[in-house]
Amino acid sequence: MQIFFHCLNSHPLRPEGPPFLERWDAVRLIGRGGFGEVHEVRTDTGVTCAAKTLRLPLQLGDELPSVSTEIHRAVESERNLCRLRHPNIVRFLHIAQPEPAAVVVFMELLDGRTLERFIDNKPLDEPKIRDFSEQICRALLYLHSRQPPVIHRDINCSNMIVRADNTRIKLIDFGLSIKLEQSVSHMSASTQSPKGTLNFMAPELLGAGESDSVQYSRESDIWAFGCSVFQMASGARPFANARSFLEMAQLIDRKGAPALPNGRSAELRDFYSRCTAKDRKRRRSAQELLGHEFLTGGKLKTRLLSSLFGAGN
Ligand SMILES: Nc1ncnc2c1ncn2[C@@H]1O[C@H](COP(=O)(O)OP(=O)(O)OP(=O)(O)O)[C@@H](O)[C@H]1O
Repeated sequence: MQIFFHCLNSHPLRPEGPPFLERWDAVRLIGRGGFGEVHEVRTDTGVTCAAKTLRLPLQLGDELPSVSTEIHRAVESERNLCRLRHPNIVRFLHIAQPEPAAVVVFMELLDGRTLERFIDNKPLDEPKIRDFSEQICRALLYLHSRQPPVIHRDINCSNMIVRADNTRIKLIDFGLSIKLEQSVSHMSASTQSPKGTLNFMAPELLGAGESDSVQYSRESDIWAFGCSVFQMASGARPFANARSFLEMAQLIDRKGAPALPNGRSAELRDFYSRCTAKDRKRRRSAQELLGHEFLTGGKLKTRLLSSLFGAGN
């Protein structure tokens, strides 16, 4: 079995501490992303979990010790992720920095597939959209009402995993790569262009000029969630043909978020429009969305039907 990383752990093992003493071994490769790969790993304390390795791109002229310090600072500021406990959020176990420009995020190992693959270019039916939307809204409410609020920064259908039984959905990934890359690009004095999944980026992020620092917010998470609702309802990513920030910004400026396909209910259309208001101040919060009739009405209907016809008995 391949030795994956070796990291001398200075803390004795604590319930909240790292899931290893010194090392962990890769059991299998789960998948590759833009910045690295995710493995199933087994640690020297017998824990089986998922480990996402992020390798940060270094620029010519970067000084390794300063880069390492910047990354360390960014990692420290993200440690609060390990305190999150929610049924619709992957459990983060530990974040390590085994090499100056490499970070490993240890997480609960999930059995399932991404929402992107679950959708597989085919629209979902409305009860399923309702069910998944409600679960994601609950996760967002939990994150956004923490002190300080936790902003996901990279909500999209590839960053949600549908459990193998197709009932539970969980948010993964938390834009950590965005935060880490920003810390490095800030070092190399390159421009602070927004990072993340282009099709799901809120208009205020696309509009940020070179001198503005990019502000991810609760509202930009809600816009991205609205884009995921679009993908569930249509089968395709929004703005599927857009190739650049400028093109996206122009499209949204002219027409706003793309219309849902015909045949979708008025409640779903209204719900989607509340998530994707161009003006971020007019977007609904996760709390408000949970009270929207698209989510609450469906439940009433189901309850009414089961009381009339005894469904589920
Ligand atoms: N905790 C986990 N348990 C099981 N599988 C996971 C877990 N986290 C991620 N994965 C899977 O690993 C694969 C690669 O994930 P990764 O986040 O690297 O991809 P990505 O979203 O394309 O990456 P990036 O956002 O860095 O560009 C995906 O198929 C994802 O579903």
